[in-house]
Amino acid sequence: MQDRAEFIRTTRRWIVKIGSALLTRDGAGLDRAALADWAGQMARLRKQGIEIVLVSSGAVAEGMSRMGWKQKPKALFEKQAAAAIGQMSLIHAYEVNFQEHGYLAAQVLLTHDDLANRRRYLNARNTLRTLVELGTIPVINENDTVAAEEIRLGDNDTLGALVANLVEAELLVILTDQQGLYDKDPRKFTDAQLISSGRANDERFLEFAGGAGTAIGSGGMRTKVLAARRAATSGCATVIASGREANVLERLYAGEDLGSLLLPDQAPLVARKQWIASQLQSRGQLWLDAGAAQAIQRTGGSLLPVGVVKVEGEFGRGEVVSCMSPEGKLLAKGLVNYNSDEAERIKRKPSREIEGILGYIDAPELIHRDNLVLL
Ligand SMILES: Nc1ncnc2c1ncn2[C@@H]1O[C@H](COP(=O)(O)OP(=O)(O)O)[C@@H](O)[C@H]1O
Ligand SMILES: N[C@@H](CCC(=O)OP(=O)(O)O)C(=O)O
Repeated sequence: MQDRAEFIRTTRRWIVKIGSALLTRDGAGLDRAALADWAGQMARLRKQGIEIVLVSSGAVAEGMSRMGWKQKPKALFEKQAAAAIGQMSLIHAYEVNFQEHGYLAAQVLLTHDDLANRRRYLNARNTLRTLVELGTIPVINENDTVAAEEIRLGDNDTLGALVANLVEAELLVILTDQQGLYDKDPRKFTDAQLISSGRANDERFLEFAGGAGTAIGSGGMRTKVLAARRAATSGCATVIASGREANVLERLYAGEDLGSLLLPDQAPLVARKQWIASQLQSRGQLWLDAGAAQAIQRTGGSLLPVGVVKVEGEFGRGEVVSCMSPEGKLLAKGLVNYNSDEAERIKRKPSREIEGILGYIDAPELIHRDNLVLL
């Protein structure tokens, strides 16, 4: 494997994600001194030519602390209210601190829909790229105040990875309250061993990773490992490291062996496929027979109607659907050429019969291989 310092030198655009538990001292309110310190480090990296996009959590936790709430509220509307209150102090603190180093902060609040709708996705990408080119430091969070429960991303590890895909970053740095990924939860096991580096797609890492360590954090290590996998689809590496380690970002830049470095082991997907892969929700499911599953997995073929045995959900033409194996495993996602009613009518049928059944033919495939992403 390439030497760490050598690899870091090839990176030019970083996403830095700071977690709630770390930023708010487990919910005790914003750690302003630490925040000022990270802002200083990011500004110094920016001066050295590293483009930084920050994904910061902490709105709900800080809102709770400002309201004097001791526990995370159960009701969504209360969490949303807390986010609206906390986001103010969060963004104010970043603005003041970045300005001290001569940088403008730019607030960007995203929802799942902004990334799921292709037009809005492209818009968000252009805006973020422009903000970076203008020399500002974008500060991103989920738009918690408007995101309904069922479409919330919920944890910012996922958001960090989606943003890494969006702006084609080379490195996603996830700062948290542990030194990195251990082979078991270090809060529970004193003999846990730190993983210094590995492949983002190593199956063992998901087994190692447990849930959040505090009531304030969401997702725990599991969402961080999944984020590393997601970031890897656009060729982006991930470092999970402790935000409490002195000068952690600058030391990472110097190539120091801190935290866990999870490297992509696949060629980056082309931009369109990346967008398909980044869809967290799909409109429906196509259940494949064994032959079709093999055709898309082994030979990289398109999905033909003849290989589909069951159609679930309601979807329109051009929407994202999931392809399931006969055993119920999610194999791929893709943009479908026919809507759900049409797919229902042409399933199990050879493509030459499509026109006779529907009265027209758009394409012989249900999903063309250019629009199909294996997972
Ligand atoms: N294998 C593991 N290695 C390290 N931390 C783990 C592991 N499994 C679970 N965790 C927990 O994940 C927590 C960090 O995630 P989380 O609480 O969501 O923080 P954040 O707010 O930074 O995203 C740690 O405090 C730790 O208790
Ligand atoms: N958007 C939420 C962050 C969600 C969250 O807690 O994320 P994480 O940093 O993964 O624990 C907030 O700002 O409170």
